Amino acid sequence: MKIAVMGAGAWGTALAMSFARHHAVSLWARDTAQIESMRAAGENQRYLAGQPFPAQLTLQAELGVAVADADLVLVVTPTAGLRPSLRALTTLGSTLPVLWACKGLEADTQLPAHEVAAAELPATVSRGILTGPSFAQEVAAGLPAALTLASEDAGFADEWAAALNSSRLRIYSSNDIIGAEIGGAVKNIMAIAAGVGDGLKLGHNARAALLTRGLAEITRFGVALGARPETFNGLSGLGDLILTCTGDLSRNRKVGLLLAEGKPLAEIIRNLGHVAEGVNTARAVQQQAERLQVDMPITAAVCRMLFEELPAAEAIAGLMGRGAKKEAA
Ligand SMILES: NC(=O)C1=CN([C@@H]2O[C@H](COP(=O)(O)OP(=O)(O)OC[C@H]3O[C@@H](n4cnc5c(N)ncnc54)[C@H](O)[C@@H]3O)[C@@H](O)[C@H]2O)C=CC1
Ligand SMILES: O=C(CO)COP(=O)(O)O
Repeated sequence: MKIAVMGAGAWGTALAMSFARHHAVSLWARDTAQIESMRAAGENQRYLAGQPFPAQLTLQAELGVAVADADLVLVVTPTAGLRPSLRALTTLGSTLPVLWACKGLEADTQLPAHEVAAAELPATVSRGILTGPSFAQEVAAGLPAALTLASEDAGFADEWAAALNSSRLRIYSSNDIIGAEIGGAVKNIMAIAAGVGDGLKLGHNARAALLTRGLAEITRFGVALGARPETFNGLSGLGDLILTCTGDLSRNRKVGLLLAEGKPLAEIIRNLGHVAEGVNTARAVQQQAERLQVDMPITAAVCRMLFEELPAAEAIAGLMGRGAKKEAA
């Protein structure tokens, strides 16, 4: 199998390195200078330092060459780069199957990735998402992980899950693409909240409460958009929520830890060096939740900390100060 990977950030690089153990992989970046510096260093020093490339990995500055004889394109840009990447493929006349790996809602349209893809790809192009609990550094190092490959086309999901599955990267298929996308997108908002809670030293009880009520909030939102509730108990939902809320490799969790220290958002983003999708997605999810009339108190609190400079302790006090309610609701 030949795979073209678009986007050489931490996750595009890690997936390219992992798949290069079993497939011919071409890693493309839009920045030619980055390709040259990766070639010279034999690793991605900017986004994934200390992880030497396997010999089988090819670096490619020309998108047309990267996809020329590929069997699959994997788009691994942030959500903001998904539409231009798909448009670039369509402009090239590519009809290759596409998987994306971004975890967010598009900021301007509040659309999940498969709806962006529906607007940009010819209807005949097979497509889906690869998502689930997976820190780039661990996947690049060859440590075991499990992912979900979801597509509206169950046959496509089964076929590509089988083709990409390996002993280090176990891949499960699903046909609930909206559930898989919402789990991956909204857990980033919960990870910001978890970082705030841990930064304020609120304790293990508070973190368990946040994860549980966060999962309820994610599920309510996803089901309102047409997802199946059981998807949120899987890798793309609960699995990724646990990882990102508790793992210190998470950039979104880090945003929360720094908000708890009172750092301004602009400074946090400037120093992060990577995307933290939960920031843009928090606003997009809040807008969608208002439209759908879904109650999302944790998302609302995160938005107030991010965009209204509400101090972290006050945001927590606001969440805890609400009246009692039924747990199932
Ligand atoms: N880092 C991780 O552990 C994981 C990340 N993800 C998701 O993967 C996506 C990418 O994340 P990272 O690679 O970690 O981000 P990153 O911040 O490490 O790198 C982003 C890369 O995308 C490139 N990029 C941005 N817009 C582009 C465009 N229009 N065309 C081509 N390249 C473009 C940037 O130049 C940069 O190289 C995000 O949605 C993230 O949530 C998913 C699973 C794990
Ligand atoms: O999605 C991820 C792990 O599954 C990575 O999370 P962060 O973007 O918060 O680092």
